[in-house]
Amino acid sequence: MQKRIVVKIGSSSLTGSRGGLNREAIAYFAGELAELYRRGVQPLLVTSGAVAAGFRAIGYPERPRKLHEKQASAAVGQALLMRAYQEALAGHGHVAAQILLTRTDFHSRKRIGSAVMTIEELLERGILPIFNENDTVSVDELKFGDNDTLSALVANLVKAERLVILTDTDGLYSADPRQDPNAIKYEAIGEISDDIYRMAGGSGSSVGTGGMRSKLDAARIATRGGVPVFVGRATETGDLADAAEGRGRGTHFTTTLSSMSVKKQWLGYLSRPLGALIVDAGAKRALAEEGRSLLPVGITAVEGQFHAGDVVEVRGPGGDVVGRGVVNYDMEDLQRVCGWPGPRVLETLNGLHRLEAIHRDEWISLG
Ligand SMILES: Nc1ncnc2c1ncn2[C@@H]1O[C@H](COP(=O)(O)OP(=O)(O)O)[C@@H](O)[C@H]1O
Ligand SMILES: N[C@@H](CCC(=O)OP(=O)(O)O)C(=O)O
Repeated sequence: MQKRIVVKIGSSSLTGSRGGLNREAIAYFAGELAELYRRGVQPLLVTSGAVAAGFRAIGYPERPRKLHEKQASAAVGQALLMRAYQEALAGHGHVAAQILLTRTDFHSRKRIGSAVMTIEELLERGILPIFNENDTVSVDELKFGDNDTLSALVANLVKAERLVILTDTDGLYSADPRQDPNAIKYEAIGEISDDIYRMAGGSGSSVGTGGMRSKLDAARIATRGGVPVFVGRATETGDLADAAEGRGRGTHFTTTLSSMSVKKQWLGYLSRPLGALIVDAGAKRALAEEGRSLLPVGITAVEGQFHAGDVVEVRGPGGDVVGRGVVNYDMEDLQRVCGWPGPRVLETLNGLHRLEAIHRDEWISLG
């Protein structure tokens, strides 16, 4: 499999401060993406800019703040954005495909599995997948809030070599460099600690959304899935290729973790737990340290409404999150047998397929 590089380009790099789509920027990035192909790399693009590209065409004097106005602008702007990319890439002999996603797509293992199949087919045929959030249907509490998060989820899904997040600043500084000229730039970061988070503010441009904080969120998601991240600016020819190889002028977020299966990613970071199981110290140790499954005998309490096959959260005696897993019992049955030894569970619940409340293979530790 060729090296895959996910490139995220923010609104601040694609539009002027008055909001129109910067066609020169699109042409530049199309050339940089073509260079990645020439170097034998398979790029995937997550692009912002739909809202920024569309709001003037729809008649708003400045970037709207109301959700439905942003969504209307994106509905117009997305078409402008894709047309601009397709025309620019055609000049380099490449074809682009549009993939619009919302967070709820990632909650469904079936839907995201289908998206992965489509992405793999596009990559197989040398097509450039261009992702954006499906702004028209994503409502406030469901929005990624920014494409930084979306780019990290995509990078993990396709097991990218690296995630390159391009913005209008050359990396993470000790404070927003627009506000603090004495801010110091960080070249490389291992652990994204609370201290690091405290340095990151919101968007600095009139068209951006996520700011640096969302880029740290994205870096945390991607590195946790085994994908290193580069955050910086690309303005000169070759900048993107350098960034893709981890040499760019920006901040490099490193990771020692290996890539995670789509199933584990979904289980750990994309699913929505419908309930919680509180376990005793022995069961916590079995799950967190001994690589074993969770048996009803170790469960002290059951919360929420769920059915066999749903995802539940597991918490220790002190309320600490131990992990998540697919539960094999309906809530009512588990509430009835929690704390019971295996033989008593088996003789009480007829036709039980498996004794484990959560099997090891359907578990991810998060503690
Ligand atoms: N600690 C920081 N280091 C660097 N930039 C920061 C920091 N805190 C806030 N920012 C701001 O984040 C902006 C980049 O985020 P954003 O405006 O959302 O751009 P984009 O549209 O590329 O996502 C920078 O221009 C800067 O003003
Ligand atoms: N879907 C939105 C994404 C907004 C967004 O994340 O913007 P940014 O913080 O500039 O990457 C758009 O295309 O405008």
